[in-house]
Amino acid sequence: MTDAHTAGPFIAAIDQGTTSSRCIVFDRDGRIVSVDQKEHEQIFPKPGWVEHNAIEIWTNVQEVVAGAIEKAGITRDDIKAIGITNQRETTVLWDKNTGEPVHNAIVWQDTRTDALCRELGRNVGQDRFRRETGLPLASYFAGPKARWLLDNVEGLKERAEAGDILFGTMDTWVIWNLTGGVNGGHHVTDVTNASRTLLMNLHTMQWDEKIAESIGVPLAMLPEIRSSSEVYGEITGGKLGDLLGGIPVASALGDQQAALFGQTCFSEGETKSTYGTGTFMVMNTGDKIINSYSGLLTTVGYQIGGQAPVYALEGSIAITGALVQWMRDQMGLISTAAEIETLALTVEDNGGAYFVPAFSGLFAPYWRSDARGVIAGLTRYVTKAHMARAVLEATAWQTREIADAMTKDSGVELTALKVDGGMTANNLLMQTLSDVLDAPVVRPLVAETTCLGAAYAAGLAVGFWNSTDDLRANWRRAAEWTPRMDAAVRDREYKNWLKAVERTMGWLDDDDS
Ligand SMILES: Nc1ncnc2c1ncn2[C@@H]1O[C@H](COP(=O)(O)OP(=O)(O)O)[C@@H](O)[C@H]1O
Ligand SMILES: O=P(O)(O)OC[C@H](O)CO
Repeated sequence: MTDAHTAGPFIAAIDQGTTSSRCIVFDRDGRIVSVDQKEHEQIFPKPGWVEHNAIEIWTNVQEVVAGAIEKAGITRDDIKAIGITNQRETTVLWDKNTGEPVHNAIVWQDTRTDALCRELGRNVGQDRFRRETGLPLASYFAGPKARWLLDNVEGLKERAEAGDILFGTMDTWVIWNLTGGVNGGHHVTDVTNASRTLLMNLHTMQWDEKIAESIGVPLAMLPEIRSSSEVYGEITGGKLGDLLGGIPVASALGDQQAALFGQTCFSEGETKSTYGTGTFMVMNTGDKIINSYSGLLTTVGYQIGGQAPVYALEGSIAITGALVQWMRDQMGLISTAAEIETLALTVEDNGGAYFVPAFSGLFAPYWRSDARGVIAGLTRYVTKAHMARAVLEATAWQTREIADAMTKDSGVELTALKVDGGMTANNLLMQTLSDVLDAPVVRPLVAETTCLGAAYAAGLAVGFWNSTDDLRANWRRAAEWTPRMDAAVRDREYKNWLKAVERTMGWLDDDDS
């Protein structure tokens, strides 16, 4: 409920994430007024495949928006704009005449396009994709997922060629539905989401015709690419039409870029790392497109209206919080995510065990789709508590590898890391992270920086906030962890971690699909 400290008006933000959709209402100081959240089903049809039901997601989005508005005790007139942030790369194709998805959405972690990517690499060459799109050719990205759907859903290619099928990442799907769906919904995406498709040229900020043709995705299916902070349309569609009709839909940012924005990393060199299902470290590189030689991605950080785009370097880790979920749901070793910390604290160390969760291959800095998960160093001494330690350490060491790559590519030493996301509730993990990075780790007061970034970008678009300086003034430190680990221990543990990583590689053969 609102109180004297949170007087309106407000901005709402939707975060359509990998595990859940949530809506948060913020006040002008960037404080949370209300939150509503709902998990959706994770569908695993085969090893390495991960799908979501896009209709379930749209239903949940409507419910959480209505829920957050109700919990805040406010009405349409109190909300000045709504922003969207989303899990990136997850791909849905739908019929523009019926609004029906043609298949479940293929999630970013899904590896079914490995073989297709290898084939594209042989035919077109890796370098061309890196040069034009900033990305390595990998199953992570959206373009090959769209091509897989066109090849595997009967009759789809013909329907796409006839102009009846629309492509979207989850920002596009949600905005199209929010702004009217089959009754004139806006088919748009923003530069940050488009930069994750392998289809957008980083230099022109437009779809690259030749690359789209080589991947086999018709341009007619693709949404219009817009900035991250502008009015795309108004809420008119679905159940929300009655509740919030007329509210401007005024931002879209991939969730990791939204977190960069929410952490107010507006200056070149500023870096944040978000700990959710996966972990994503992003550094603002200003107007520079830095080509990575160390396995990072070159991507778009954000673009505010007609201003020049701001670029970024990103280290993407596929599995961090998802490993905790796996320990809970698949292994049954804990009953809540938070229990991983309680269990880990019952022992002093990892007992010699190292867990490399290469469940979707290895992302940055390796980009090895042939890798699979490994637990190394097992002896009869190892207990489930040591495993819990190894699970948390896996997140910390994966971050360390990305931080090293970032320093190499940018020349900028990491002096402190701003963190956010669900896993930052884990104090042991945050201390371990500071220990392995040998740098302070800082968490802001509003840990929901992803939603906050989307709210900020929407608020800027409608004049709710005037400038990024207004936003910086809202950032407040809540907690900080400083390194305590002995350097010799750190070096030994890092060496062991790297040996374990080595053992994940080459598990899949070239002809494994
Ligand atoms: N106390 C905790 N310790 C470790 N991991 C946690 C904790 N709480 C949540 N998580 C993990 O964080 C993830 C959820 O974080 P969130 O930021 O909501 O993710 P996403 O945005 O990817 O859906 C889950 O994978 C969960 O396992
Ligand atoms: O939903 P999250 O927070 O796990 O983020 C997913 C990323 O956007 C994938 O690139």
